[in-house]
Amino acid sequence: MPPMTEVEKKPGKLIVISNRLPITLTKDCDSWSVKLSSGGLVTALSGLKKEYPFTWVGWPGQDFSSTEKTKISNLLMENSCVPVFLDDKIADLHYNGFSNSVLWPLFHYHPAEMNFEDRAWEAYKAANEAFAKVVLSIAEEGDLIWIHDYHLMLLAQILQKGFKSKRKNIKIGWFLHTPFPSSEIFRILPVRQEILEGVLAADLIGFHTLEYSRHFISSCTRVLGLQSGSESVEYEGRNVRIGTFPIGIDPTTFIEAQKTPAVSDRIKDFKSRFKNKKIIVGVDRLDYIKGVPQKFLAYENLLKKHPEYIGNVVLVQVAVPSRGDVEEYQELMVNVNELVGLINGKYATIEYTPIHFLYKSVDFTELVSIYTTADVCLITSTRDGMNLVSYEYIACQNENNGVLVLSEFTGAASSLNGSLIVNPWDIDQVSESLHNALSMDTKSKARNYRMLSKYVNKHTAAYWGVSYVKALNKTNGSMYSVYKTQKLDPRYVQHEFMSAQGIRTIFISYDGTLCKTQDIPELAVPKEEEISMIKSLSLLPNTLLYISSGRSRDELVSWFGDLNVGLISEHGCFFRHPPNLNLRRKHLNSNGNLKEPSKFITHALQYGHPIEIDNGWFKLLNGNKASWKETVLPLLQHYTERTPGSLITMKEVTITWHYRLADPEFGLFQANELQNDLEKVLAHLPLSVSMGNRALEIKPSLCTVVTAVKNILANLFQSDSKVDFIMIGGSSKQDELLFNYLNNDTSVAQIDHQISFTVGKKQTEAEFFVPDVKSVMKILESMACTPAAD
Ligand SMILES: O=P(O)(O)OC[C@H]1O[C@H](O[C@H]2O[C@H](CO)[C@@H](O)[C@H](O)[C@H]2O)[C@H](O)[C@@H](O)[C@@H]1O
Ligand SMILES: O=c1ccn([C@@H]2O[C@H](COP(=O)(O)OP(=O)(O)O)[C@@H](O)[C@H]2O)c(=O)[nH]1
Repeated sequence: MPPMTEVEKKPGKLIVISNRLPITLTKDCDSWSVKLSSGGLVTALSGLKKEYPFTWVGWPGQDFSSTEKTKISNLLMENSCVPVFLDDKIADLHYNGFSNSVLWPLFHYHPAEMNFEDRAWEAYKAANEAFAKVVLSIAEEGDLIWIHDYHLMLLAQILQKGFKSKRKNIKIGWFLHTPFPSSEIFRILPVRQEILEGVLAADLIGFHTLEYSRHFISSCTRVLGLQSGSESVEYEGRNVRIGTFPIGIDPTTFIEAQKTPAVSDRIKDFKSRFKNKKIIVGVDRLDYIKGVPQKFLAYENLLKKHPEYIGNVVLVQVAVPSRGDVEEYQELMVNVNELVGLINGKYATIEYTPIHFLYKSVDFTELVSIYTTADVCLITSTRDGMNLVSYEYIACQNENNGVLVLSEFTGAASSLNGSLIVNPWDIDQVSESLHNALSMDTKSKARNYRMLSKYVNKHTAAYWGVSYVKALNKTNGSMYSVYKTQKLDPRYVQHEFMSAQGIRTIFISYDGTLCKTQDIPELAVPKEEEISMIKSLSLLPNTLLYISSGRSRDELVSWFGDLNVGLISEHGCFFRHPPNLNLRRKHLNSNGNLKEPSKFITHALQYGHPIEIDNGWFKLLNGNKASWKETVLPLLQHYTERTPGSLITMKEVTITWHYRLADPEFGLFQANELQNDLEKVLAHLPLSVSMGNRALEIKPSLCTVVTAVKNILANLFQSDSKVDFIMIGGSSKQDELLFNYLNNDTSVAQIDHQISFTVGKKQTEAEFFVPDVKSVMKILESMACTPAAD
C-alpha cells in the first residue's frame, strides 16, 4: 500500500460522502441501536480508515420524526457518521426514480431500461442539495471531501458554489463505482450537460479503469466542447484531474475468516453434501447487469454439450435481492426463476439438482465457505464497474487455486490476469471456458492463481483509498484560486475611469468579449447596440478605444472602419490608432519611425518594429520573409485532406488551421500532431505556432498582441498628454498574454488606474472576471455614461 506520509497528510479532516451510510439502524422498544453493514464500499473504505480517519456523511436509510432525528444524529456521531435526512418521497425518487432508473441503466449500456421523469430529476437535485447543506455545515478550511458514485453527481458543483461565498480552501474528489459509458450512450441522457458540469466542479475525478476515464473525457469533449488531455479536462479555466484508481478488497478478512471454526465446519458440510461433484459458484446482486440469465444459459449449454457433467457438477448461485422497488428488477426476478425451473426441470434427478438457487443475502461465514469450496467462480456481468466478487473468490482460493471465469465487461477484467476472460453473450464460448476451467490441470491452475493472488493482495481496498486521497491531496485546489479572481463591479470601473487625469485607454478583444463566440466565425457579427456603445465610448474626450482581434484588417474595417476606434488585427500583426488621433505628425518622422525614442519606446522596439503601411495602419515587422508560408502550406494541406471538417484560412500575415467543424477528438489529436510537425519544420525560423480555440495559428513570433499594445502605448507616451487609465478586457489565451504584460511590465506601472478582466470564471492572470459577454456591455456602459474628466 502506498504509505501516507506526514507531509502528505492535510491538516484538515477527510469527509467521505456516499448515498447510504454504512450502518443499519434498528429500534428495540424505545431505543435505537446501530450496526455496521456489509458491502463493497464499506469494506473498501475500512482499509482507508486505518490510515486516515474520516467522517462519513450519508442517508441513514429511512425517515425519522423530528424528535428522533436528534437522537439518531447523536448516536451516529459516536460512529463518525453524519446523517442526511431525506423525506421518504425525495429519497425514493432520488434513489429508485433517478439514480437506479436513469443513471444506472444508461451507465451500464441499457438505454431501453431508462425511465426519465422530470419529478425524479427534481428529486435528484433536491437530494444533492440536501447533502450539500450537511457537508457545508461541517466542512472547514483545508478539508478533503470525497464524494462517491452516481447518486451524487451534482454535489461537487453545489458545494463549490457554497464554498465560494465562504472562501474555503477545500479539495473535492468524486469517484464513480460504475462504468462510465461511451459518449455515444452518455449523450442519450436528457440532462447530460448538467450531470457533466456537476462533477467537473471536483478537483479529482476517479474511475476504476482507463476505459471509463477515456469515455468520460470524450463525453466532456463531445457534449460540452471542452479541451482535454489524457488525464485532465479544462473546465472554467481549471485543470480538472481525471485518474484511474481500481478498487480492491481486504483479503486478510477472508483469510482470517477461513481460520474460524464456523467456516471450517461449514466447508466440511459442503464437501460432504457435494461429494465427488465439482462446484461452480456465482454470487451476484440480482441485477440485470450481472448477466444471470446468460450464466444459466451457458451452464445449460455445458450440460448439453458435455453430458458427462450431468450429475457431476453443480452451480451454486447466490442472488442477493436488490432494488425491488424498480420494475426492471421485479421482471428480472420472474425471468430468472423461470429459467432455473426450466433447467432444473430438464436435468435434475432425485439425487441431483444442477442449479442451487439462493435468492437471499448470505452471511459472511456462509459466503467465505462457498468461495473456499467452489472449484470455479463464474461471473457473466454484461457490464460491471469492477466486480468485487471476483477478488473475494481469489482471496479464498489460496489452497485450491480455483479457476475464475470472468466477463470481459467487468472492470476487474482489465486487472485480473490469470482468469479465463469470456464474452457473456457468446454462450458457446462461456460453456467451453467452463469446460476448460473444470478440466484444468493443477499446474496451470497454480500458475494462473499466482498472478491473480499477487494482484489481489497488492491492490487492496486500503491501497485504493490511500492512493485516491493522496492524489486528491496533490491537486492544486484550483477551485480556491479561481475564486481569488473577483467579479468586476461596473461602479468600480466608473470610479477609476472618472478619477483618471489624462488619456484613458481601453483595449477590448472582439470574439468572446465584445461578441459571443459562434461555431461559424462569419456569424459573429457585431450587433447594432454593440456598435452604438462603441461609438458612444469613442466620442468621449480623452478616451481611446482599441478593438483587438485575430481577424483580418478588412473584416475589422468593414465593421468599425467608420468609427473613431483603434484596431489591432491578426493578433498584433497590424494596428491602427483611432483616426481622429493626431499623433503621427507630432511624433513620427516621414518614414513612420518614432522621432525621439523614450525608454518606453526603445523597450517596445526590441519586440517588433512598426512601419506605417496604408490608411493609418502600422505593420509589425521582425525581418521575417513571407517564404515561410510556402514551407508550411503543404503540411497544412496534408492535414486538411486527412481531417474531415478542417480548413485553412490565410490572412495577410497569419495562416490558421481550423478544426472546429471536425470531429472534436480527432480534430484535437490532429492539431497536436500538426503542431509537433510544424515545430520540427519551423525549428530555425522566428515563427510561433499557437493553439487557440479549436484552431492552430502560425505567424511571426514577434508579432504579438503584446507587441502591438506596447507600440500603441509607446506612441501615446510620446504625446503631450499623460496616459492615466488602462483597461484590458479579453477572454482568450492571447488576452492572457496581455494580462500578464499589464501585471509584470515595469513600463506600464506608471499608469495609475489599471483594470484587467476576463470573460467567464477561470484560472486567469486578469485581476477581475465578468460572467459573460452581456456583462462586458455593462462595463462599457458604465464608462460611456460618465461625464468627461479633465
Ligand atoms: O446500494 P445498492 O443500490 O444495493 O447497490 C450496491 C452497490 O452497487 C454498486 O456497486 C458498484 O461498486 C462496486 C465497488 O466499487 C463495484 O465493484 C461494482 O461493479 C459496482 O456495481 C454501486 O455503485 C454502489 O454504490 C452500491 O452500493
Ligand atoms: O449475500 C451477500 C453476498 C455478497 N455480498 C457482497 O456484495 C458485494 C458485491 O460487490 P460487487 O462489486 O461484486 O458488485 P455490486 O453488488 O456492488 O454491484 C461483495 O463484496 C459481496 O461480498 C453481500 O453483501 N451479501
